[in-house]
Order: sequence, then structure tokens, then C-alpha cells
Amino acid sequence: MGCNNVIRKMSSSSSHVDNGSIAHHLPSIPSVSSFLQVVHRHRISPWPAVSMEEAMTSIENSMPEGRCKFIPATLAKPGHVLVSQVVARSNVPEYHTSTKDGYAVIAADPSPTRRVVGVQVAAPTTPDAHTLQLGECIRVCTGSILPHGADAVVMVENTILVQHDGNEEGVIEVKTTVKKGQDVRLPGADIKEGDVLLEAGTVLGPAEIGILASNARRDIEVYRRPRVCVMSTGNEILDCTMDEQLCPGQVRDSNRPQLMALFRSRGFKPIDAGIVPDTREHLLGGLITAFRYSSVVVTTGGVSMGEKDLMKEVLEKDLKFKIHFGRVWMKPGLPATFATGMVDDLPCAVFALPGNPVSSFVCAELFAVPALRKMGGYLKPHHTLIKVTLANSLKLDSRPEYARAILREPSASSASSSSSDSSSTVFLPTAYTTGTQCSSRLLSMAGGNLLLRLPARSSECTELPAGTVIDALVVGAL
Ligand SMILES: Nc1nc2c(c(=O)[nH]1)N[C@H]1C(S)=C(S)[C@@H](COP(=O)(O)OP(=O)(O)OC[C@H]3O[C@@H](n4cnc5c(N)ncnc54)[C@H](O)[C@@H]3O)O[C@H]1N2
Ligand code: MOO
Repeated sequence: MGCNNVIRKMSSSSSHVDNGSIAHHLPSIPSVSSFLQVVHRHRISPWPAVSMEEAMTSIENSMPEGRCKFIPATLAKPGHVLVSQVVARSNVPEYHTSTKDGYAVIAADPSPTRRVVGVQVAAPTTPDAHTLQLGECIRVCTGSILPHGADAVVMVENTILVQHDGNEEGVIEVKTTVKKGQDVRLPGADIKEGDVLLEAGTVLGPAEIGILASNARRDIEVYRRPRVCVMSTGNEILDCTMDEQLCPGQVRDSNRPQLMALFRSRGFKPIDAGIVPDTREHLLGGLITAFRYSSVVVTTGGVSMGEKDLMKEVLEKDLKFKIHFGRVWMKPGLPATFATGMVDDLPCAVFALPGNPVSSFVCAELFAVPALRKMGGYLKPHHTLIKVTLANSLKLDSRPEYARAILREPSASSASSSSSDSSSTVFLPTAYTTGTQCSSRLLSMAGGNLLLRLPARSSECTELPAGTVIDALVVGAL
């Protein structure tokens, strides 16, 4: 796209949609001039800045329900959540089995040597009809079913081959004393029929998928991993794959790839809803198209006070969605917006996040990730909260702030301020903030695995000194 073209578009406040695929889906819209004229815009935001707690509660109460499906254990993915309890259908193992490669014997057998009268390998087999007698043994492998009459296994290392025909073992001598039950795994030793293997609400990981597979599961009911459309908005935004010189005012789209990666890394299915220009028609068309793919859409940009910040208008007036909050008293992310409504008779939700790259990322992490986790069946959808020690002093903002930080190795920190026992010393990990915490500075996210919960500034406290113990949300691998 040439620069002239972009500038023309940016200056055209009432340009109509010329893209057939989006225009195709548009419902009729009242005259855009009715509220796009800059003289009519709000001069003070009509949206009260709600507290973080209020924002989280309205999300929790208003998100669409998650959906469920049946899958075989082999299709279970890390992050799937079980809808119902899974009970063991059979014992594991089902039979007495050997836990060693060696010989199945009778423990109390006083014979000085034992004839090798058969072989029982670990393979699909019916246990040998022969019942072991005194003076006999049967060669077994790890996992072999124990032959009838045997009650112990002797490891091959603890035997001497006394007689053979050059091909097959004939007689062995056991060098050690043998205890009844040694190296024998009893039926149900690992899992008993009827045992609860996994509770409802279990988040599946590799171990849980293995457990399901070990019990021959073909009908696991799980929550669908939520899909989420990610859309960037803004006339100035250019797809990052467009390898061209930026025109004055153009900005490469970092929000969309970043949020897609965030959602993917959390086990959801992100769908690319593209870049949508700042017109009511484009925004509405983009949203309606996105809702064909997913009931949750995350947008960035266009939610503040600018003349091109039309997202809230479109959500409320065109889509007829309910805006639960249009501002949150937090930093970064003040204009973060959450709305729900019906599209094609299905409940849908929009997280309309600020365009500033750090703001959109922090808000997606704080609002969208827990909401999607809840849709995906998580019983505990919120981030883990830990206590950390500040490595450096931090100035407080008028808004409660979520500062990006990196957790480093624990250091001894006196807990006397928070404990009545002044002699106690606790080892708390130390948090290092990631440089200037400006909401446009993406580098403040790099390597960050914590969001520090800094309180709002007050007349008594304007700065937290180094060494202060504060709450932090874990948002990355530690
Ligand atoms: N008069 C006021 N102005 C602003 C207020 C306010 O309360 N009153 N709030 C400020 C705060 S806080 C934030 S945060 C921003 C959010 O504004 P918008 O959501 O309307 O975002 P935009 O104006 O569209 O963009 C802001 C900034 O981010 C860049 N951007 C946007 N999208 C992307 C993207 N996909 N990739 C990379 N960068 C992006 C955009 O170019 C702008 O520079 O509003 C303040 N203003
Ligand atoms: O809240 Mo904005 O995200 O401060 O820049």
C-alpha cells in the first residue's frame, strides 16, 4: 500500500467500505456523520473507571459458557479440562506380573537347583496351563504374567546357569534367599478397578493423558479449548509481514502477533481477525465476521477519547452489546472495555483493549486469559499469586499499577516487618522491574514473568523502597 493511499484513508472520516468481503456482511447502519463529527465527541469519558475487582467480577458473571465434547485419550491435549470424574475400568496390572527379568519360582522351594521348564515373555498370551512344581522355574521378563504356582521372581543376576544344551537353558541355581512375593506386582497394585483416576476439573497434562491411556479411554468428556479471535484496529496499523518502509505515522502491528502468541501459549486457539481500519462500518463488519469463528473476540485500539476511537460506539450502538465496563482504574489499561451480547442467537463477548502494546498485553493477560480459562473448564482460572521482594525502589502511580518484572533467585530477606517473630528470616524471591514502565514500550515485557501489584499512590506512600515485600502475579515460566 502506498503512503498516499494511507494518508487519504486516514483523513477520510466518512469513507465507506470498499472491501467486498466485509461489506457483504454489514447490516444497515445509520448515517455515520451523526456521531463521527469531532465536535460531538465526549470531552470527559462517560465511562466510570471501575476497580479491578469490579471488572473481574463482571467478566466472571457475564462470559459465555464453555462447551464440551467427547474425545479419545489419544486426542487429549495439555490444557484440556475434564468435565466429569474418570473411574478406573480395570486393575492395572490385571494379573500378577514380574517386575524383573529372571525366573518365576516357588519361594519356599528348598531344591538346590531348578529346572527351567518354560518361558513366559511379556506379550499377549494366555498364562501357561502348567502349574509350577518344586524344583522347577519358568523364565520370565519384566511385565510377564506370573505362571501358576509361582509366588516370587529371582533376577537373572542372582542365578547361575548350571546346565544347558548350547541353545536353551536347562538348570539354574539361585544364589540368594527368596522371599515370597519378591519382584511380583500384584493385580491392581498401581490402579484398582473403581478407583477415581482423575477428578472433574482436572487440567490434563502429559501425566494425566498417560493415566487415561493406561485405562483404555475412548470417551473422555472435556471442555473445548476456547477459540479467540484477535483483531488489531487502526488506520495507522500495518501488517508486520509487509516488508516495506513505514510512511510517516504508520505503525507496525505488534499487538496481534503478540496476543495470538499469548493465547496460544496458554492453550487456547487464537484466530487471526486481521487489521481493521477506524470506521464504524469496518469495525462492525470485522466484529461480525470474527464472531463467525469464535464467541470471544479480543480487539486492540480505538477505545480511548480520540476522534477515531469508535470501538465503544460500535459495540454499544451497532452491535447492541452491553458494555459492562469502559474504563478500569489500573495502569496500564485505563480504557480497557468489556462487552457482551448476542450474535446469531449465540452469546458473545468482546475484550476491547487499549492500542498501546503493553496495555493490550497486560489487559489480555489479566482479563482475557482467566476468562478463557474459565470457559475452558478451569476451576482456578486466576494467576498464581506469590510474595516477592522488590530489588529496587518504585514510584507509585495515581492508579494501581501492574509493573512487569523478572523473578530472580531467592535471597535472605528479613521478615520482621510482617512477622511478630523478629528473629525469623524468610527466603523470598527478588523481583527486578524491566526498565521504564511506559505503556508503549514493548521491551518492558521482554523476559518478564511477573506482574507486580503496586498499590495506588497515597499521601502517606508515594514510593516503595527496595526490599518491600509485595504481591506478584506469575505470568511466565519461573
Ligand atoms: N484524552 C485522552 N487520551 C488518552 C487517554 C485518556 O484517558 N484521555 N488514555 C490513554 C491511555 S491510558 C491509553 S492506554 C491509550 C489507549 O488508546 P486507544 O485504545 O484508543 O488506542 P489507539 O489510540 O488506537 O492506540 C494507542 C497507541 O498504540 C498504538 N497501537 C495501536 N494498535 C497497535 C498495534 N496493533 N500494534 C502496535 N501499536 C499499536 C497506536 O499507534 C498508538 O500509538 O489512550 C491514551 N490516550
Ligand atoms: O492505561 Mo494506558 O494503558 O496508561 O497507557
